[in-house]
Amino acid sequence: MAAPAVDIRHVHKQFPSPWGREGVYAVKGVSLQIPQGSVYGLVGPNGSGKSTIMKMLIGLLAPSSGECEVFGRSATDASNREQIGFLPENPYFYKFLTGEETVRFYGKLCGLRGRALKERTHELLELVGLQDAAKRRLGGYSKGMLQRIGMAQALVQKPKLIVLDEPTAGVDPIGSRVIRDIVMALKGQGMTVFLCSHLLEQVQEVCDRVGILYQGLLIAEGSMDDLTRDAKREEILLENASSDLLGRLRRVVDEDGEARWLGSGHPRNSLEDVFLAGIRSQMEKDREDQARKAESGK
Ligand SMILES: Nc1ncnc2c1ncn2[C@@H]1O[C@H](COP(=O)(O)OP(=O)(O)OP(=O)(O)O)[C@@H](O)[C@H]1O
Repeated sequence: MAAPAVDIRHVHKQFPSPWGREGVYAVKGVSLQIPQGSVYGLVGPNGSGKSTIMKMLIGLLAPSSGECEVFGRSATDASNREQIGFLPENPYFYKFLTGEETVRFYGKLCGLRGRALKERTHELLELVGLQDAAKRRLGGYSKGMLQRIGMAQALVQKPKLIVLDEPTAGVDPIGSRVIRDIVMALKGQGMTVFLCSHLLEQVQEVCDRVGILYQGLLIAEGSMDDLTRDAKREEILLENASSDLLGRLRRVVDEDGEARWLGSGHPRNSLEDVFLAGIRSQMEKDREDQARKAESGK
């Protein structure tokens, strides 16, 4: 079996405090593994240690104790850098550069030149859906567009692991969905993705495994299926069920004596689905109106 992309073993991180006071204990004995090619989500309240773990993985911070390995090598080993892409929580970009210039800039920093640089820039702008905005300055980009440029910069050197600290923070549901689609596309290309987010529904949708942090402790960890399955309950989903059929089913359950009928009803769509469907149909209508106007103006 291939070595895990990330192997964190019994990691502690304490930040020293000035004036001899006790430091901040940000990470307390965390162990977790991320299989290659999977998407791992780290969730937890503010200040639970998510960013600290990410920074240790990319070698920005050293653990106080324990091991942090990426593709079998210590995370502090500088030779790892090429294999890891990172999108920080609050990325800073030069506002006067265009999207294209920004990606080219980071490409150059990673040693790309000439045709390879041009092709990679084009490829990345396409991947993050910013081809049409490539010539616009970042000063005029929305938060969602900036996050997507951040992802492009993190991917420029074709890393095997990408670490995303709150990739959808402050981004609207449509922008979040675009970012989610990019994460799924990266997974499809065999890349390992490590992300943290406060948007639990999204984490549930894209991640294969998840870790829950609380005050530096990993309080739950495992595959999404295992963690979210309610093994005590069964769910039956029917289509076109008449009230007569439901009545008969209910009587069968009541006669069983062991099982309990907890309820039936119509499944609900998520608010996000309703929101996206509404916006999409409005956008479609606007597009049709514009096309009609353009047609009549001819
Ligand atoms: N450089 C630092 N020096 C001192 N304390 C720090 C430092 N970086 C983080 N901390 C502390 O470590 C703890 C964990 O912080 P961290 O940023 O890792 O949490 P987080 O889960 O990413 O939070 P958020 O969801 O708000 O981004 C916090 O108490 C924070 O104040």
